[in-house]
Amino acid sequence: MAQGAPRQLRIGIMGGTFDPIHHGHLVAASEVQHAFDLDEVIFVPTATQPFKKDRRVSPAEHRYLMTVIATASNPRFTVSRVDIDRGGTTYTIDTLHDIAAKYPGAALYFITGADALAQILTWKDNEEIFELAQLVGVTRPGHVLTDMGLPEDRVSLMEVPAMSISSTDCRERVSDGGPVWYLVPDGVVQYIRKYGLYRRAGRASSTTSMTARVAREQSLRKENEGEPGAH
Ligand SMILES: Nc1ncnc2c1ncn2[C@@H]1O[C@H](COP(=O)(O)OP(=O)(O)OP(=O)(O)O)[C@@H](O)[C@H]1O
Ligand SMILES: O=C(O)c1ccc[n+]([C@@H]2O[C@H](COP(=O)([O-])O)[C@@H](O)[C@H]2O)c1
Repeated sequence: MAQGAPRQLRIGIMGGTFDPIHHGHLVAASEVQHAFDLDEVIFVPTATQPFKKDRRVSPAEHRYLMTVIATASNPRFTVSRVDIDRGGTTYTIDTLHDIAAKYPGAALYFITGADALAQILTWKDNEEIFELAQLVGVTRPGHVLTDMGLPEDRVSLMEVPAMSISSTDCRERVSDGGPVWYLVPDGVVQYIRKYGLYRRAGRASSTTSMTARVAREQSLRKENEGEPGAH
């Protein structure tokens, strides 16, 4: 029996600073994967995002590892180092060229939130971006999702469950000693804690202050028992 032509591979690409990756990113990618029947969604952490050059951004390796941790349990999710390894300013046109070279003949779907989509006409070589990939813009609380001024046949808009989460808010919460549980995956909460990311200088994490307190109490106890305490 004659076999039909093999189905064209469909690859989703979710570029982001991911400082840190949160459930807004993951829900957006999962919804688009399902709706477009994507074989894979590749998360691509940036090196230097062109519009975030004057911001303090965590080292790329931390952002990469948090992205790996957050996506590890989903068999359709992978993480690419193309932007980090190319280094310098991350332009999406370069990301698309690199991914296209790795998946010749695949249909590419670049996933963006409404905020990023609204800026896309200011991105480098944006006309070529639309040639290389279908753009999938997803809803994001606080932003209007529109394809006005964009090539209709190359942009799809999609409503996804509203996740009022931003990396900025996650960083501020950690810096203020607040929780990020359930805003980011558990492994990412633990990674942030382990490496002391986003902590305001001078603010010890609760683990550190607890350890210091226990050490102080042990030292006092030893002194009371006549042993020289460790200082
Ligand atoms: N809550 C969300 N819902 C839908 N899309 C989102 C959400 N958060 C981020 N995105 C999209 O994910 C991509 C990467 O976003 P990014 O890593 O900059 O996160 P961010 O939360 O916007 O970060 P920051 O607050 O540091 O600017 C962008 O296309 C962005 O629009
Ligand atoms: O190519 C550009 O000119 C360009 C300008 C701004 C943002 N981008 C890309 O948009 C994606 C989302 O960026 P961000 O900062 O919202 O995480 C990420 O992959 C960036 O490299 C790309």
